[in-house]
Amino acid sequence: MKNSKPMQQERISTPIHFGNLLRLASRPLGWAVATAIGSAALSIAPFWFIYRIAVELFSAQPDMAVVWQLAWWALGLLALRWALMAVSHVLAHTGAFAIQHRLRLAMARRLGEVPLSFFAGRGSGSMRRTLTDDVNGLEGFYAHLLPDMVAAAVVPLAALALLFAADWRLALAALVPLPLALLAQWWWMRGIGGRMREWNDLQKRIANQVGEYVRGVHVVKSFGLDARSFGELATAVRGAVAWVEGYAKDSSGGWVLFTGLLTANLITVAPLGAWLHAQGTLDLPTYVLFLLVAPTALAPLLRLTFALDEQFQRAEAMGRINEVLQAQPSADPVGSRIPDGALDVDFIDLRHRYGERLALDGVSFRAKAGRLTALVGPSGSGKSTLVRLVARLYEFESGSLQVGGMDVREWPLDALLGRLGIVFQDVFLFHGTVRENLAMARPGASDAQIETAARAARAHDFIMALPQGYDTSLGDRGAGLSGGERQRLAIARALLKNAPILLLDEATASVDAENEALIQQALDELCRGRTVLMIGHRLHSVMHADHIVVMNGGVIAGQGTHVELLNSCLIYQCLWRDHEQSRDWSLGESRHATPTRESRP
Ligand SMILES: Nc1ncnc2c1ncn2[C@@H]1O[C@H](COP(=O)(O)OP(=O)(O)OP(=O)(O)O)[C@@H](O)[C@H]1O
Repeated sequence: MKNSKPMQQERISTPIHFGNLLRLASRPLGWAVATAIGSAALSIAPFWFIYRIAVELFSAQPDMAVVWQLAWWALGLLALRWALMAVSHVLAHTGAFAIQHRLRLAMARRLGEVPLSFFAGRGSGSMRRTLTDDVNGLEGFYAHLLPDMVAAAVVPLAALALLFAADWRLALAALVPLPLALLAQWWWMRGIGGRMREWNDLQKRIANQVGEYVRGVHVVKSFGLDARSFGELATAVRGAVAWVEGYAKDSSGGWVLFTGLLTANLITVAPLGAWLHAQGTLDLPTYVLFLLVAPTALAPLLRLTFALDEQFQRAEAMGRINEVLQAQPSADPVGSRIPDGALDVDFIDLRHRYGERLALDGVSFRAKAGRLTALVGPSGSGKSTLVRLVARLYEFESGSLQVGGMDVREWPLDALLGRLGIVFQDVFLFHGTVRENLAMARPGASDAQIETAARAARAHDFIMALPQGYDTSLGDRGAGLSGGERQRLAIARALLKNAPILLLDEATASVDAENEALIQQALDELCRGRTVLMIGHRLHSVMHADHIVVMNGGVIAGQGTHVELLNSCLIYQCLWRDHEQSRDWSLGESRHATPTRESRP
């Protein structure tokens, strides 16, 4: 298994099922099955030698040399059986992990290609569960069930062949409980498919709710609540408990009957064998052979049944994995001529819906190359949607969105994203050092380039104050950094990427005055010479923009410069008035309060 295999090779023909996945690790799994067959067959062989020993010992003149020879054979074959079993175990696990590895890479690749709308309506918990638990669950099939199935087929066949060769009457008697056991199993397992689906839905709900609970644990705590009182989670857990109780109650009768019958063929074999022996038609060694082998003949079926129970859950998991692998990626045309040089961004009669909700309704404007275009408007007016559509996070419904004169749907996605620098409010930082987090914007960037970008983003000083400077590990999502510091890292990344178009969600609202000033300096540095589309939450930071687009309810309410809009656009006048009032209010407040780090200008 080579972990370094490039991602583009991780194409897997879909839909996947347990059979075609075998091809991903055919060699180790093929050998695992072969050695499992050998091991299963050898589990019966020692009984043959014990039988031969019994024949020898019950003869008129037992030859102890022959007895010892047979005993050594029995022991040798037993040792070989265990060795083959160990080899099979290792190979089956190797194959199973190779399949999981390939599947995860293929899924990760596909998730990177699908539009964000794929994730809408799917909780992050359930997506995580598919990538981790569902894929983990497949291991059980290849590493355990496959060898178990082999044993379940080979052991009874080998045992029955031996028994029929020894005495067909007793062999038939050993089979009597089998049809009854199968009948009990059918009774016990009826409707199991529906039940397992119910169980999986419950698990999915619990996973989603646990995810939500963990994300919102600080809020839950602030209300003095705990997991038991976290509504949906508590309901889902209670549902799971009720499911387990119901399942145990309904299935226990059939289960006991099935397991009892499968291991109970001595009930028929022992008395019949004793009677045949008394009649003089069955010798003692053969009787001993039946007493030893008959109980083991059907036992592997029991293990298989346990495993099949889990298989229902795996089949459900396979469905969810297929859903990811078969998700429709954003269309990526080939052979288009990619525009270069200065890139205008044109929105032409653009409409977009989230499900039923119309978010943009015929929006047209141009964000000119090398200029700063600001988007303002009340909350929910469609500003973020416009920016997300440029990055093709969603597919729009109609109209056109052009970058450099070419519709974004004509752009190869990689090429388009390569020309976009993105600084959103929710800065994504991963586990890793500061340096690694910055270098993701330009893989292979030198230390000097990283430091230059960090200096320009006014991030160098706080980075150097961290315990290991650029080599300090950032915790989950950059835990330990303030909102303003995370913002400046995002700006440093964008500087390092040096993309001609910048999508910016102004996010200074939640930071203190000192951070705000630093972020503003960093942004000025970043915006220079680029096509900037910026969502402005506070008007004083966008009033000097080259062009301002005022959004309201998914349509444009006005566009122009600050002065033009003040004279012509009612919504802008209202926004400006509110903004001025809130500034007066906050200045008034600050006159009465001692300034703190968190005080706003
Ligand atoms: N992922 C989504 N699923 C469904 N509806 C959405 C989604 N994102 C946004 N919307 C809806 O689309 C409309 C426009 O939202 P958008 O986020 O673009 O507004 P906005 O102007 O950026 O708001 P804000 O300033 O509060 O961020 C709103 O009605 C919003 O509720």
